[in-house]
Amino acid sequence: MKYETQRVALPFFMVAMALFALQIVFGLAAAAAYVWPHFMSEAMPFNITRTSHTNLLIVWLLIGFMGCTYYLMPEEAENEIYSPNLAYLQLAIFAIAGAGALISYQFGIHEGRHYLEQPLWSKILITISFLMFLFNTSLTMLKGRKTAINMVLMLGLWLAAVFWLFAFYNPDNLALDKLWWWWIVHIWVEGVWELIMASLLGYLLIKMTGVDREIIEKWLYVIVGLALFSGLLGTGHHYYWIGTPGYWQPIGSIFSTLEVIPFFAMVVFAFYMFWKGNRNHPNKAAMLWTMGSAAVAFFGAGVWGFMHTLSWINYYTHGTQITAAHGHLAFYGAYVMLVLGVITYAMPQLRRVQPYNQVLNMWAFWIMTSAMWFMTFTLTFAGVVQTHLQRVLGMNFMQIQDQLDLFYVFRFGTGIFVGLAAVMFIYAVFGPAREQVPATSKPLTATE
Ligand code: HEM
Ligand code: HEM
Ligand SMILES: [Fe+2]
Repeated sequence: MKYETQRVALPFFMVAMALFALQIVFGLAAAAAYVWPHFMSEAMPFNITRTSHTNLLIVWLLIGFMGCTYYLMPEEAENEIYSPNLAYLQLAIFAIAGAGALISYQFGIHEGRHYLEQPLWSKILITISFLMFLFNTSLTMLKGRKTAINMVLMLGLWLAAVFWLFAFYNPDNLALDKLWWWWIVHIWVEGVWELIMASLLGYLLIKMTGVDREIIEKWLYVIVGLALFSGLLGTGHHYYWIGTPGYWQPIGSIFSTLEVIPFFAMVVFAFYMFWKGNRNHPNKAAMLWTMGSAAVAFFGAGVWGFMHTLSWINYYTHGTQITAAHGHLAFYGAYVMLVLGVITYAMPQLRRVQPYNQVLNMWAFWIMTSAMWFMTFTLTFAGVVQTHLQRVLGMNFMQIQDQLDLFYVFRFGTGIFVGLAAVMFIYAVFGPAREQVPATSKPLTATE
């Protein structure tokens, strides 16, 4: 660790991991309700567990992104964080807003519109905290060195904040409500968050492969261009059936198909740099998460996204378990794995030790990733059966659910393995540092 204020990232990583664990607990509760329909139906109905699960996901990923930003910004900008105290205050406000929303949900208080259920006061606190974060990190960058990595990262974060503002606009007309709703839900994950993903990926690759910054930067600009070009009009793939004009069908189909390209470019980028660079970095676990993220994001977002993105296919699959399969693998690959990768990379340096507990960390990688894949296959099969029975044969939704029982049991089972792997991961990074890399490995230096 070269800069003292990189340490600001630590509490962000800790809070993020605590909320990640909680997200999985709620996921398991929601999955249990699919297997035993009366599971906690009085104490905590399905809509509440589901809302808590998806909200926690977004909140911990955002806190994770903030931690990643505070960690890399001093190194990239060659400048200490403008105000560490502002960072801690901002984290506290964000955590209070998130926890407050979570508690409200348990009492049935929410604003509807999934992902944006937070009560108004919570949305306002989230906005204030995020602006404090942007102020703090932007100033650090502006007073220091500007690189492609930190500029693309800040652009992604600023745009995320801009699009978040649409959360405050809630028209009564349902079609209009949905139209703007997707400007947050879609444009975040398939547009501006991709900039965050690409820059974090670029940062990890520069640090761990030793490939020249110029080469990484060129790739970064291409990926950013492709993501914004395809992602904005790609929103059209959510406009097929909500009462918007018919031209959205070709626009949505074409541009969302193009959305596969930046994800493909990112996986090629990662593997190309991996082969080109030296493969001796001692933090093998961080390298594994990095490559894994690029690969799984390509499958989850690119392949599983493309599967149902053309309007004449989506006509049948819309809102089925196929969507849930895609949602899980895409979020996991693109964002969860990458944040876990940065944490794995950063923690030994934050704790000033050599990379440690790598075997356990890599076991967590394999178990969690296999389980998420298995869950994706399970939900995909469930979705295919559901699409056929419901959309082709015209059977009733509830009748079909009984036929999907086996898939739901499997999904619950895979969820337990994801939970187990999460515990292993958290223990590996925050627990006692046992095993060290062999003495023959290259020692870590400050810039790594
Ligand atoms: C990391 C990137 C991505 C993430 C995290 C993601 C996540 C999601 C999630 C959570 C949903 C469900 C939204 C809801 O109804 O509540 C969804 C829907 C959808 N996604 Fe993605 N996605 C990503 C990229 C893509 C890409 C690249 C494509 C196309 C190639 C795509 C195609 C779709 C389609 C067509 C739907 C609507 C499904 C339906 O009609 O039910 N996604 N995505
Ligand atoms: C890190 C891993 C996970 C991520 C990124 C994740 C993400 C998501 C997302 C994006 C949705 C909304 C899907 C949609 O709107 O189509 C969702 C819903 C859900 N998740 Fe997860 N999840 C994860 C882990 C789990 C686990 C371990 C379980 C438990 C088995 C689980 C069970 C569920 C259930 C039951 C739903 C509701 C699906 C529905 O409404 O039909 N998730 N999750
Ligand atoms: Fe989308």
